Amino acid sequence: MNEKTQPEDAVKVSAGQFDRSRRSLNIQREDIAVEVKDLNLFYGADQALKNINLKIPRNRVTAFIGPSGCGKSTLLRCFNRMNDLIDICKIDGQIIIDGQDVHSRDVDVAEHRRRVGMVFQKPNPFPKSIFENVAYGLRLQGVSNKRTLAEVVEKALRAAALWDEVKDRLQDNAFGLSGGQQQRLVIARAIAIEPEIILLDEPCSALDPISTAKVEELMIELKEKYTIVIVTHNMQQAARVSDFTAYMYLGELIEFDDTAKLFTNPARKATEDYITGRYG
Ligand SMILES: Nc1ncnc2c1ncn2[C@@H]1O[C@H](COP(=O)(O)OP(=O)(O)OP(=O)(O)O)[C@@H](O)[C@H]1O
Repeated sequence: MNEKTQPEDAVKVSAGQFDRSRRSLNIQREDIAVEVKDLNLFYGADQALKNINLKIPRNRVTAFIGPSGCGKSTLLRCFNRMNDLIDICKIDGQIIIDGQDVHSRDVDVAEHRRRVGMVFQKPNPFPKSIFENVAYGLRLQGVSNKRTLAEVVEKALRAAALWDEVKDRLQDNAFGLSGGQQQRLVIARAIAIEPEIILLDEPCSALDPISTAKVEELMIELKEKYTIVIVTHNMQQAARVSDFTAYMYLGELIEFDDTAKLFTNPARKATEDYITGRYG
């Protein structure tokens, strides 16, 4: 385990609890999609993220888990600079994507958000047709060629496993879709502008079990092309879909490891207590 991802003072447990075998996360530099270095984040006087160091592997699903308020969404939002919208939010440290700190002055935020797409808890389609929802980002980029738009919309809807359900109703309003379909539509909208990274903030919490299963399946398919980072309250979901899991508590990264290892043989007592339900 990289020392930086495992601050030894993160949780107060006795030394003996660290004796279990740890497996090193040996990620090659070119396989890192996001590198978080010494990240501290404050909302006014309250510190929400404390010295986070983390390397998110490319083309994998990484899950952030931990109790409510531990900072999962805050960390996720840093990756596409959504916290910029919060006046009292102050950040120090670095988040490096493609060799560049995302908070550097040179970063074009709109272009950065194209590369790092985000899907929220509640599906948020625009009050437009299914087609126009998916074409939206391309139109913003100035694409108006009908054939190009049609091709990209179909490709994105297929990638989001929604095409067969909507191909005969592309001009219908997106609000007529079910919640699960809307969430896949929003994912198609994100995919249409070819991001590198897709951030999902509790994407299934408003969905029924069948829709949840479809979105989970989709995540596993999408990692072929994209790096996926998901915040979830649902530990079974993290175990089902993610390759790597980060356990956070009170703004600290307690443990980061491959998912099978973290769920079966966590290095930290605090992680074990949380995943076995002994927390709190
Ligand atoms: N806009 C904000 N202004 C002030 N404080 C905030 C803001 N957003 C989050 N916080 C605080 O930051 C801390 C981390 O919140 P965050 O939403 O990141 O946690 P979380 O782990 O995602 O929680 P949950 O699982 O409940 O969504 C909490 O104490 C929260 O109250």
